[in-house]
Amino acid sequence: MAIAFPKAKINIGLYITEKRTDGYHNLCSCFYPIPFYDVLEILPAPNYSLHISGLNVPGAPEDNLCTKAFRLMQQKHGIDEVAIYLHKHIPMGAGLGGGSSDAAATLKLLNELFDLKLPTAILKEYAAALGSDCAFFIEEQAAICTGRGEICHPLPLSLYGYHLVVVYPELHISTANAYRHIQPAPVGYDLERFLCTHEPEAWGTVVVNRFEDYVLELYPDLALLKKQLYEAGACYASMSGSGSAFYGIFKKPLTDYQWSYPTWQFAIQND
Ligand SMILES: C[C@](O)(CO)[C@H](O)COP(=O)(O)OP(=O)(O)OC[C@H]1O[C@@H](n2ccc(N)nc2=O)[C@H](O)[C@@H]1O
Ligand SMILES: Nc1ncnc2c1ncn2[C@@H]1O[C@H](COP(=O)(O)OP(=O)(O)OP(=O)(O)O)[C@@H](O)[C@H]1O
Repeated sequence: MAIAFPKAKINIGLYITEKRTDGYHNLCSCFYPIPFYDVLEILPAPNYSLHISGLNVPGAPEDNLCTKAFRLMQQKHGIDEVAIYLHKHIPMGAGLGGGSSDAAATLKLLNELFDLKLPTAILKEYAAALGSDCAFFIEEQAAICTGRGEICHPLPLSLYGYHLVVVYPELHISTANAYRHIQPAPVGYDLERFLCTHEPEAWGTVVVNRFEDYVLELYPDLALLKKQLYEAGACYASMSGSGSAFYGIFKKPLTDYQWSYPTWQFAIQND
């Protein structure tokens, strides 16, 4: 039996710097893992099956990223069939990377279950083939990610002691559409250095998510959400990924605040 708790991520700053010839875009972003989890269990079984509980995941089982991760491992290493149990908790189309995290966790669990002893570098290579965000979730540590998002350099950034509020406005944003509407532009400053030398209170006017303008144009009411996070005392607030979730970083836990959308609060306790 193998069990894992795939984490979500937030993007702290997200810059789309170039359109590539392969249809993807180069980006530069700090990916930060957050204690918001799905649950994944994999058991040996006579036939492949995927069982999902919790949130409803759109798409056929064969299109699920857990299945794609399993098929990849089967093709590369001839592993036996398994039953995968996924309890879905991280909202989808939120920019929190839940599907990518499930895929990375599937690769890691299969590596363990079948004692394949694949090194991290190989797992990252497989993960990158499943999705641009997936490689980050192999190690789940704060990183500056570049390329398609699959080149991850660990970043000594810790939000230890802060409280994170994630608000999900229940709008599913298509990542591919969001990329199509972006005009690539250089970052213009050293994101890594800036984040490591400034407290979150100083990030507001400098560290931006370049998808925000596009999403706010589609859904102008979301501007209010960001404003509310600041009014509630956030040191820094932003959209994550291509949306639609927004997050706020707080010094103290938030109490007595009413949000019009599903909201989660996390104490950041370790890196
Ligand atoms: C917006 C972010 O969440 C930021 O962390 C990610 O870049 C999204 O990464 P992801 O969901 O793993 O994306 P993928 O599943 O690889 O790609 C979905 C679609 O988004 C577009 N895409 C994605 C990543 C990237 N660097 N450039 C792109 O243009 C492509 O049209 C692609 O077909
Ligand atoms: N295991 C999975 N969990 C969630 N979504 C999955 C999974 N496998 C495939 N998908 C598909 O991926 C879509 C995006 O889900 P995901 O949780 O990755 O959202 P996201 O974080 O907004 O994506 P992105 O990483 O593009 O920002 C879902 O709508 C679903 O159709």
